[in-house]
Amino acid sequence: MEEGRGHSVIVLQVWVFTAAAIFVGFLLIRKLRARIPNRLPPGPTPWPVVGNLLLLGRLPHVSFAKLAERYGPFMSMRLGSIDVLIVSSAKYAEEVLKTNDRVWTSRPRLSQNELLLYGSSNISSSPYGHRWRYARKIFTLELLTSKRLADFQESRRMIVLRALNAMLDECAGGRAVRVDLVIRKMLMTIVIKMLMNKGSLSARVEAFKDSDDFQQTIRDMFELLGVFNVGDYIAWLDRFDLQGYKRRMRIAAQKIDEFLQGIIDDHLERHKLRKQIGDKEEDYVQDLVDVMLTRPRDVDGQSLTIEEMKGIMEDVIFGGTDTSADTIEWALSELIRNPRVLHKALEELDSKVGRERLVEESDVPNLPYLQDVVKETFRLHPVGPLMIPHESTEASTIGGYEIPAKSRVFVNVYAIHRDPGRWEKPLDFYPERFLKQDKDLSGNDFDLLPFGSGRRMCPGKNLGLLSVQSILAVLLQACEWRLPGEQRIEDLDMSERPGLTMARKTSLEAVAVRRLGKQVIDNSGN
Ligand code: HEM
Repeated sequence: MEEGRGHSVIVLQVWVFTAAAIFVGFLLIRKLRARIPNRLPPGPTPWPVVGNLLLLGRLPHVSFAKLAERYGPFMSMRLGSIDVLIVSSAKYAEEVLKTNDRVWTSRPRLSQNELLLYGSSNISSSPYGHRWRYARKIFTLELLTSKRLADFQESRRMIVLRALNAMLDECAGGRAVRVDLVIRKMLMTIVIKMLMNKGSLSARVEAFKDSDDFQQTIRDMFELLGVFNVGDYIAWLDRFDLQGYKRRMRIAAQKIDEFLQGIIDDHLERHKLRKQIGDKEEDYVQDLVDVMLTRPRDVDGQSLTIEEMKGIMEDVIFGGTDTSADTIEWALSELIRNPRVLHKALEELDSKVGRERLVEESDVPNLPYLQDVVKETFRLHPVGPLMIPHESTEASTIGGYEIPAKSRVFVNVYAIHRDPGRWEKPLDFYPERFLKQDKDLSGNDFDLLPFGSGRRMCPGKNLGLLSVQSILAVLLQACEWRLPGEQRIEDLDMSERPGLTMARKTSLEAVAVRRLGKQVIDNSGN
């Protein structure tokens, strides 16, 4: 009996001890877990092999924005075998692009960068390192300087005037034009002029530049630069090229290379001829290719390789055309849909510039309402809705999460620009909001980032902004815009199509009716 009771006491003691040990262990683990941050932020559970790839819809920025409503403004996803982070708030954008800017300055390896952009030899896709720093320095300090932008001001004006006159002639009699084609052609002519000021010596280059094949190649390049190639996320599928993207990339790359090489050969030939005849051409405005080819080696012996030069020419062509063209098309669409805003913009133009002369680039600083219309367009329709993906060069901690090196981040500018916590009635097109909330576009306000922020911020911002504001001003002042046939403004489709830049799904078609006298426009060319 005594022995039995002794046994029960021992069993009880073991139970109590075990329970106490489990309890203490639980408390310890809880405490430890509180101290050790989670490795990655929350996100949808990935499937084997594909991860969360199937959650990406036609417009990845919209899919990410919807998922962020559930998982929060800092979310992780697995695309194939790659962990990606999605930032959907100004607070986390600041953490990545400012607080941890040094860590998040690289770019991931993607097939389009390898195949279309000379193995990432251009600025926008180059990984972080001394070649990127070098090329970017030349781009900002020697190529796109304020002086050079001023040198090409007259050329820009003539190109815009010519396109405006052609469009007005085409619309005479009430015919509608595809506004996107008009603006794209205008901007392409401007950037080609900056690369090839004297035109080409080679008939082949000239013919290709003006051909439909060139337009098609450029359109293909834009589409291909923006695609999600499955092989970049599921490595073993890469060799099968299931979507056929890589095959198309190789074809487009070969055509564009012939064109760019043609421009370079042309310049070299011209420089040789000039040397032979000892021509100084003092009044000649050097184009960007002249500057790259004739700049002396740096003191440390560095210079741009031919591949890097061609990469930079691609940066100018792709950065300088669709980004601005899409923004202008969105702005015009919003203004047609919002007669109140259009009326105010026209009132400003009439009172500050009048109707006796065509508006000029130098008028833009005196047109604050027009500037706010452009800001509001960038807010609702950022043409780089996910910017360009950044990659981390080392491990970092963001929001308490430990993010390993070589992680990829998409900053969802589209979601940030529509965040109801930051913007009142975020879906309304209301430029007056900037009277209350002053925002600049230099990457200091993290709720408005159309050009990005930090070390990778767009180096073509000044040219982009100048083009958008001045061309929009001309199109508004010189033309009254009408929708064709019976189309009502409520019927204007404002949906987006996928691609490198976020363009309208359906092109804006409209009739441009003269608002200024023919004489006024013609005299502007003198
Ligand atoms: C409305 C006009 C434009 C918009 C909205 C725009 C927007 C952007 C955005 C969002 C980025 C990515 C920033 C990042 O990843 O952090 C970018 C990068 C870049 N843009 Fe633009 N851009 C415009 C015009 C231009 C122009 C005119 C050029 C050149 C002529 C240009 C050249 C570049 C280059 C080279 C980069 C890559 C920078 C780097 O990776 O270091 N952009 N742009």
